[in-house]
Amino acid sequence: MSAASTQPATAQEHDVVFDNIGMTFQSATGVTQAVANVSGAIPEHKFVSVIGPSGCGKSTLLDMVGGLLRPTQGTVSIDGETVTGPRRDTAMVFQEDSTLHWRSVLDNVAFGLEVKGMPKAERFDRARAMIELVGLQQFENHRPGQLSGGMKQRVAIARALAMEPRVLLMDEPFGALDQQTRQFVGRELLNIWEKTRNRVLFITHDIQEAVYLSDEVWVMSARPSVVKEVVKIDLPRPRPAGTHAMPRFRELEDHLWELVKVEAEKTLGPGAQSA
Ligand SMILES: Nc1ncnc2c1ncn2[C@@H]1O[C@H](COP(=O)(O)OP(=O)(O)OP(=O)(O)O)[C@@H](O)[C@H]1O
Repeated sequence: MSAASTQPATAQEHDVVFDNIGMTFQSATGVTQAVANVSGAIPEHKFVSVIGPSGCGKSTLLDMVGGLLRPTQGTVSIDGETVTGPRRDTAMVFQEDSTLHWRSVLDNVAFGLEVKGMPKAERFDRARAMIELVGLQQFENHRPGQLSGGMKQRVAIARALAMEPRVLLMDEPFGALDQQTRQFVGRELLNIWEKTRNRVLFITHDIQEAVYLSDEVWVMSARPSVVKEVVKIDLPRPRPAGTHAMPRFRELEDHLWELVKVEAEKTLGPGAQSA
């Protein structure tokens, strides 16, 4: 596999840097070492996906970058600053519907800007631009209850992008969507990202999705997890819909399946299919 390297890129000042981080949870039910020793970096303008067996620590890794969890070992830094809590230049999108049901789409997308104290006219201008970017301009006065699951996720993405984050963290953002909607919103995310090019850390169980979207896919081992391999996705950009049919796409997908299968079998036993 010529495009694969075994470790993430060497850290630069403007990267998101993982310096030997680990996370051990202590709870009433015992001690769980979720993440062991992860080092590496998300370089500027790069889209990195993380895959690995269920329960290996993918969300834990993302929460440490988002400042929701403090590593019990090592540090995460963004642009040279250690992450000690949620940051204004970092936005998160989760699998669950996080829209505010009593607010219109416009008010949802403008919410973070309102909290930041941006004047009304300015925040609505920016929110409308983001709503257009995700193709919901006909729905800005609708409430989330009037939207489909895919549309609600597009609202969540627009809200995150409105903050102009330097780092976008996405934890299975399309996990609750049907396959067709998932592919549609994925393509849309890629179109938007081509314009913004912020650093993205994207957690997914879907290997095809990871290959299609990413510059690098990090494969995590079974718990306590380390980055087992970094696979560079050397497919040209932009990536039109037919990208999935390219022989190189299939090759990368097969390679990732093999890597994940070995780790899933350690967790679930032989024959495991879960990513
Ligand atoms: N707050 C917590 N307290 C104790 N253990 C936790 C806590 N959060 C996560 N864990 C444990 O840490 C491990 C990693 O969990 P995490 O949610 O990061 O995995 P994941 O790879 O994202 O899982 P999945 O793919 O199933 O969503 C699991 O064994 C989980 O039970």
